[in-house]
Amino acid sequence: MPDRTAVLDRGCLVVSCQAGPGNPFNAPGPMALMARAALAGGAGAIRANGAADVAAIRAVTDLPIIGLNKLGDPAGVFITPTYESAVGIVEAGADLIALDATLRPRPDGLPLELQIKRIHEELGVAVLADCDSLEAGHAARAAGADLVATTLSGYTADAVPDEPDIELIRQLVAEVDCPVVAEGRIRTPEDVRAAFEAGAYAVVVGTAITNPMETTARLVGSIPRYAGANSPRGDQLSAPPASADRLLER
Ligand SMILES: CC(=O)N[C@H](C=O)[C@@H](O)[C@H](O)[C@H](O)COP(=O)(O)O
Repeated sequence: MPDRTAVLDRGCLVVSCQAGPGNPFNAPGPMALMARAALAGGAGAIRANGAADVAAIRAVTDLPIIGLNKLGDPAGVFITPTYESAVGIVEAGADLIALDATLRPRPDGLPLELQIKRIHEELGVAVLADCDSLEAGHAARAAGADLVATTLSGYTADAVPDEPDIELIRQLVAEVDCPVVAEGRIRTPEDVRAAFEAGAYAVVVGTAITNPMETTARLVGSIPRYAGANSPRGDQLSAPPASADRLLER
């Protein structure tokens, strides 16, 4: 199996520049500005969603872009769920493709292995498998993934935890023979250090850097009169949090 992982530097911070519906930054221009700010701050790569955002970010940097395409039902497999959904992302300039590698049923009913094989052979880029468990990490590697990530840990169960899943990073590093990328709810320098100490090859941070709406909501939520009014789901927020609405009304 050829080593395609060299495209991403070991030990780098990857900044995820994504804004979902309802987020005022949901447009390619603002995402390219976010990427420029992240790169000026020392990010080694960018993670971005959709061909338009990837193209806008490609226009401002030569550094690696991990591209993905969120499509379909957010409650199911929706990060680059099919081979076809990856094509435009690579054409837009992505160097790697991130895709959902959970063990849930895939929307096209085709095996993950086939999707990865086609991305390798027809698009010529590496695949980062977004996993939610050790079992999914093993399966993704067996299916040909070049790197595995903890991206979806906590998002396939009922309640999303508050902390990053450092234990899953440790387990994947111990058992899966490819680079392990730490991703999901990493917010502080301590989190970043813990992820690298657990053996992460690279660390991805999104919400804490590129989602001012979430950061605001989190801080507003710490004010006793607004406590409990927010849903800390980062760029998954489909509308401004209740507390932000209330602040706007004032
Ligand atoms: C679960 C899911 O859909 N994760 C997405 C994957 O692309 C993004 O919404 C996250 O922002 C990204 O993984 C970075 O994580 P965090 O924003 O927690 O730093």
